[in-house]
Amino acid sequence: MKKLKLKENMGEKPKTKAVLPWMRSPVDVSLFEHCPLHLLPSLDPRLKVGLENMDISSLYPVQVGVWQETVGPGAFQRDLCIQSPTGSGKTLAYALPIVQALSNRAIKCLRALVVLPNRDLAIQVKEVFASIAPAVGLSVGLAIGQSSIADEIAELIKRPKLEAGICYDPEEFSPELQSSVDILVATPGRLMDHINNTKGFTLEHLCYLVVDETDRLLGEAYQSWLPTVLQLTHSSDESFYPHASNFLPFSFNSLKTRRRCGFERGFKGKPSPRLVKMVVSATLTRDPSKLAQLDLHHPLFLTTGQNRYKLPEQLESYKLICESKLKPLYLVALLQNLGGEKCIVFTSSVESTHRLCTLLNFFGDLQIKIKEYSSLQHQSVRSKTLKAFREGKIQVLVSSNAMAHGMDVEGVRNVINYDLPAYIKRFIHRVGRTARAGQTGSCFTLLHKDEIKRFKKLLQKADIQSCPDYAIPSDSIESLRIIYTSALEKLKETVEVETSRKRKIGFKSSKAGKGRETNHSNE
Ligand SMILES: Nc1ncnc2c1ncn2[C@@H]1O[C@H](COP(=O)(O)OP(=O)(O)OP(=O)(O)O)[C@@H](O)[C@H]1O
Repeated sequence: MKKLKLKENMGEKPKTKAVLPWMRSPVDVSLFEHCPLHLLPSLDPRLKVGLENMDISSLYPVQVGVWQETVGPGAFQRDLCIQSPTGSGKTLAYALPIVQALSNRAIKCLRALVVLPNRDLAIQVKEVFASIAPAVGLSVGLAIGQSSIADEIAELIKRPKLEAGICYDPEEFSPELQSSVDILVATPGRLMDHINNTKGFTLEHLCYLVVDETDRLLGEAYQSWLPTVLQLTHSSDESFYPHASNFLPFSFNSLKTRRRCGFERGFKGKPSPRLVKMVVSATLTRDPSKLAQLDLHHPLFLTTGQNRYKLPEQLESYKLICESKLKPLYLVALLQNLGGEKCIVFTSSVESTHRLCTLLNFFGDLQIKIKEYSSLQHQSVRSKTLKAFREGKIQVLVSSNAMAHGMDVEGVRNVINYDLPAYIKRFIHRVGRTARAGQTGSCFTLLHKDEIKRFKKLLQKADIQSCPDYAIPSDSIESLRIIYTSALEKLKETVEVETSRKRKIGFKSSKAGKGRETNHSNE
């Protein structure tokens, strides 16, 4: 195999010491060059055409690095932990090798599972697979609870056609159910629904497991989806995983999807190949106990550069210092300066997202379409808002953390931290919604002067020593004061109406004996 060209700056020692031994000697993917498709070793010509149809003419460094360890000489022999900055192309980095590896499969069954923490992210990743997989005859499914479970099952499981006119005795004849998909992109909750309840849904042939946005997925148990998946894909030799039964859901014993010992996935008589795992994040956890949950096999750490936290190269960061009570005015003045460019405004909670968005919409003649996006909203509302934002019908999205991780929206030129994020990880994910795929972008953080020190410390963690001030002329602020006063009044009235409506609903539902499920998350 032709050796891919490396950049010059090799040999520096990592700045932060990783606890786990395998994390101390990573592959630095920033040392790889972009690789034009015609030079990429072993690329299936059908996939080359598929990529070109997506306007992709070369692979990004992280994609080249992963290719080396999968289709290239690494040959999927080790599990991969992939950390590279937001917008650097991690999705295609794992999707392309998986699709290529499955391109010669003879029998259709579920071979690759990609798990993501929420529906919008899963839809986004499914689209990436769906744009390359059909070129080599593979089908991709989605299990996210967007449609009814019956519709989802119909998409995922194929029932053989029975001959008309023949009466089948259900006691004697149980038709062989088959997977309709080779690759499944799922959220943990719906995945568990299928594992526990869907006839014919099996992980026994699974070859690839991708855990994307790993930190988020490992941070919450999500019905023990991970130990369940690992158990179902292990050989039935209990000595591999002696304590599994301690954390598996009680329904597990009734499952029929346990891998049969001595059977290769779909092919009798061969030893079971190992399940390959790929673990992906822009800010991968270093916590050994969290990573241990993944039960990794000789993990190989692929990362970018020396620093654990890295911002996109083309990102410009500014700070905007103002009095707390004048923050909305500064935000409006900033949005006016940005002239209707696509922008995401991040707040610290779902409640402040709602309040801020409502307030901004009371600034009558801004000529900017502004909407909120948060987990307080119904999924269908969120998806509609996201679609309109992607299409440019909405210019500004006010969001809590729901938009911060993984979302890829073309043309987002600016990110505004209306509230200072508490952690560097959150900062990295938020600002990473812009300056993606080599594009330029700006981020602005609104700060009260008491927050400056904390902000500096936060940036130092990502090796950023300075962040210039962004100045808003005082007359721009003054000219907004009158409309701000009236917008505040309208906001107060709206909040009162909403609070009394909520109280009434709460009263009715508690009378009916079913309290509404409230969402206390800060998403
Ligand atoms: N080789 C490529 N050539 C051109 N564009 C690409 C290439 N690879 C990926 N992209 C584009 O780059 C953008 C970012 O990719 P992706 O969403 O995979 O980034 P990411 O690293 O997963 O980011 P995050 O950490 O925020 O999830 C997408 O719009 C994608 O279409």
